[in-house]
Amino acid sequence: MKLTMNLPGIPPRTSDVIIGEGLLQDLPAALRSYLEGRVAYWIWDENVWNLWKERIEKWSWGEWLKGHLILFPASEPNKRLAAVEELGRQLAVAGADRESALVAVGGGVTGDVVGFLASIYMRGIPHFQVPTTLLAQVDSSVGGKTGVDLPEGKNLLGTFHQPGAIWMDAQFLETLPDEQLRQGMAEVIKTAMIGDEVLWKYLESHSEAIKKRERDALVRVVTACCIIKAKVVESDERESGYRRILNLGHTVGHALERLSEYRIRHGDAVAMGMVVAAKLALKRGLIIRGDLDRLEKLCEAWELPVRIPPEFSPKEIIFALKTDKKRVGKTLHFILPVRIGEVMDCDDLDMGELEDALASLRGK
Ligand SMILES: NC(=O)c1ccc[n+]([C@@H]2O[C@H](COP(=O)([O-])OP(=O)(O)OC[C@H]3O[C@@H](n4cnc5c(N)ncnc54)[C@H](O)[C@@H]3O)[C@@H](O)[C@H]2O)c1
Ligand SMILES: O=C(O)C(=O)C[C@@H](O)[C@H](O)[C@H](O)COP(=O)(O)O
Ligand SMILES: [Zn+2]
Repeated sequence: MKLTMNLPGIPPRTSDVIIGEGLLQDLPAALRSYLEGRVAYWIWDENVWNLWKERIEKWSWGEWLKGHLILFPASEPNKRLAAVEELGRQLAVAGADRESALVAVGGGVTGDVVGFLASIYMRGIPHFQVPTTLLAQVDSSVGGKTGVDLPEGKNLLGTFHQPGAIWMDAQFLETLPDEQLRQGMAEVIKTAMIGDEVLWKYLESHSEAIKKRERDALVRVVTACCIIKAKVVESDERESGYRRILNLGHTVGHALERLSEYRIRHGDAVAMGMVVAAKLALKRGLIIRGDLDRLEKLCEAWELPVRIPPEFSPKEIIFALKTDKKRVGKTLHFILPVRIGEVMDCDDLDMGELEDALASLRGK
């Protein structure tokens, strides 16, 4: 299926999201219609390349990749400005110019880094995304947020730069380790919590099908998440307000990632952050106990953590919120769940309230 995201601007822009299985074989041909004569430089996550190169060779992609393939060792610790510089230098040596375009093939780290590079290389060239993790298919490849981390905070350097098109092929998820499928499920659960109760119920009854990587189940989940994300991004591309809902669980989540020097993975951090948000909502009487229980149960079904590691104190976590991008002056916008399928932007959270919620969820 193809979803077209309509974005404002003069002239207005679009970003196509193409979802299915078996799209890969014909990807170069599909890309051609978007390139408008540009030369594509492919930046592949090195792990993905090693797992998929034989198949790619069989599909005769050779001509497309010759002299235009760059491998990137993707990992959260490498989501740094130094990686952007290194890739930029490789592009320059390979001869990429203003008439070039980048194609990012990999997970969220590759997508964020390559998207960022595309937005600044020779002051900006187009880019396309081919997400290969569940997390990247349901979330990071859509919406145009790009960037890298700093020791002081997550994604603190970045741009908005929309990909011209995004191809999601469920085939890629065949080689994805279980650990990474789990990480993606945290963003799936987040997306269902912010806007899709039907998806939530599906997740409650189809964990096994998703774990077995049944193609129908994967495509169903990826499509539902992309529909929600596309709607939110269309209405507030640059996060002046409404888009903040996509940050459910990320306020505390990003703080934990930063405090752990990025050893805690993004999905795990978001799961803990969502439980903290739900606990705060419960204390305020916004959500019923049953919905918090359902959130914990669904996270646990995916072995996602629902308690804060004891080595991080509530005070430290609160201190780490200083660099949250949803802070405007003294106001911190904190997304709270109201019920399964609905969240609200709370701008009057008291740090004492947060400290209590963090303390009550601190693991032993
Ligand atoms: N831009 C956004 O809107 C947005 C949204 C959500 C998350 N993110 C970012 O995404 C990042 C996390 O992304 P991620 O979880 O995809 O991590 P990742 O890109 O590091 O990929 C995880 C691991 O899976 C491997 N991998 C990728 N595809 C594979 C495949 N098909 N088969 C086997 N192995 C494969 C990678 O090599 C890596 O080791 C974080 O930095 C997060 O901040 C960005
Ligand atoms: O697309 C968005 O908007 C999101 O918030 C999606 C998040 O899942 C993602 O982790 C994003 O990178 C967080 O953005 P940030 O602006 O809080 O760094
Ligand atoms: Zn996220």
